[in-house]
Amino acid sequence: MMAQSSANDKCLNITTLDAKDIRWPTSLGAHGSDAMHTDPDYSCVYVTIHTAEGIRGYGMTFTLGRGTDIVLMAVKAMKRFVENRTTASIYQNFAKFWREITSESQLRWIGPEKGVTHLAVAAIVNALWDLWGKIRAVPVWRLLTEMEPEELVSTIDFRYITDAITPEEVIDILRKNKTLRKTKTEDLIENGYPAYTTQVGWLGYSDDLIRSLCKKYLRAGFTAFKIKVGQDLENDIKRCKLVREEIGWDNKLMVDANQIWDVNTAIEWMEKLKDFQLLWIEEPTSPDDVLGHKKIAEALKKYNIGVATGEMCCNRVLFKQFLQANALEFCQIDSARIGGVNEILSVYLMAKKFGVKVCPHAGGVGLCEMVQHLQMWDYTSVSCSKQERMVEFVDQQHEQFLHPAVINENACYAAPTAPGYSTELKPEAVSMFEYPGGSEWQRMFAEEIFKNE
Ligand SMILES: C[C@H](O)[C@@H](O)CC(=O)C(=O)O
Ligand SMILES: [Mg+2]
Repeated sequence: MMAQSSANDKCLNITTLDAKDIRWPTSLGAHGSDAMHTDPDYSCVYVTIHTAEGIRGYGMTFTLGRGTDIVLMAVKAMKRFVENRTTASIYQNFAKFWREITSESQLRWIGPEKGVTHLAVAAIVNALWDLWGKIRAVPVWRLLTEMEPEELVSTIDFRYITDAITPEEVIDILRKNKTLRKTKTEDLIENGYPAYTTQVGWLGYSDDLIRSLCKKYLRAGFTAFKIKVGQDLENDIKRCKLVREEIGWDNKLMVDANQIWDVNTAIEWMEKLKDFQLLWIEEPTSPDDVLGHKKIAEALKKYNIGVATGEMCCNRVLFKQFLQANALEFCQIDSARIGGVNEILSVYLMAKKFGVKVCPHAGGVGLCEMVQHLQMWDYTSVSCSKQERMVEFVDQQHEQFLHPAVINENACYAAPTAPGYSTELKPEAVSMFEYPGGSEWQRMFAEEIFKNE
């Protein structure tokens, strides 16, 4: 395996950054629905970074319909950090670039490092990693794996986390694991990385649909399943029972409340579900409530139910607190929620230090495509383990991508081979689903399936 340094990279001239609002009408089939997001239209802000040399980087952040236009405005406000500069000026000190874009003296007032501005940073930064992978002609998981520890560290902004982990400690972790890289890489290429599915359990699905989807994913080799809970206790009991009838008791079952409960309600509700042998309760309460999660985790320990959270954890600082407080058992990073790959690397490394398993969130557009790369790097270079770890898989919009995530016959993510971050949409996906002008949206407005508001 040849390690390359950014000083040897081909240097491209970035010309423009273009961003689009793309939405799919998933609410029509209740796909993606949960206790809090009852009518999600899976959407994204889709960024293209153009270079004078013709190579493009694609990136995205995941949104739910309304509000995508607001994130789009934030991306447009940040274009100037990228346009008319060289790729070398970014990659040779990527952490410095990341700090610039997250710390802009006026924009940071409406963050900082959280919410709309951070989603916008994620879309741009993800596009830069796609471009970097293309420059080195490798998929991003290999780009990360093949980096020298010092170069990897140079992409991370350690501000606010040095009390938990330092660059020296990271270099130490990566150096120690270097001998494992080759065998772990070969294993990924041969076997892929384990997945679980939430596709059986969206809250708006009928009982019959849930049963038939359980059968479908069991046939496909899945052994771990997640369903949505939290709106109605009797209904949750009925659905857990139904899913257990279908998947049996040897397979894993997880539940996800998407933040609907207060802390004490979460404990009481989960006590009523304890007999279903649940591996985890996900997002039981506010994503910001570290001590609330800790209280829930302590109360549910005796039932062997772990607490999982992270898909809406706003940045590395909050992740740090969850880890320091021992408030979660499963850390669910999301590839488009915090500030893109650079910040997520720091979360993986802190999770390693605190001995917490990362099981990434991927319920959204493009999230499976992106996060597989990060978890594969974790396997080759950080935790170096698949033990009790798995990546979420939802069967949504993969056909819209040029290089979609692929699940193999063992229900594992196949290791991506195409250079980049698997983020490029097919041109027809853009022309059909750009909002509101795309041909599918125009048809749905004309047929009054949706209002153009
Ligand atoms: C709105 C999204 O579909 C959300 O429900 C996804 C999620 O929580 C998950 O996949 O986990
Ligand atoms: Mg979730």
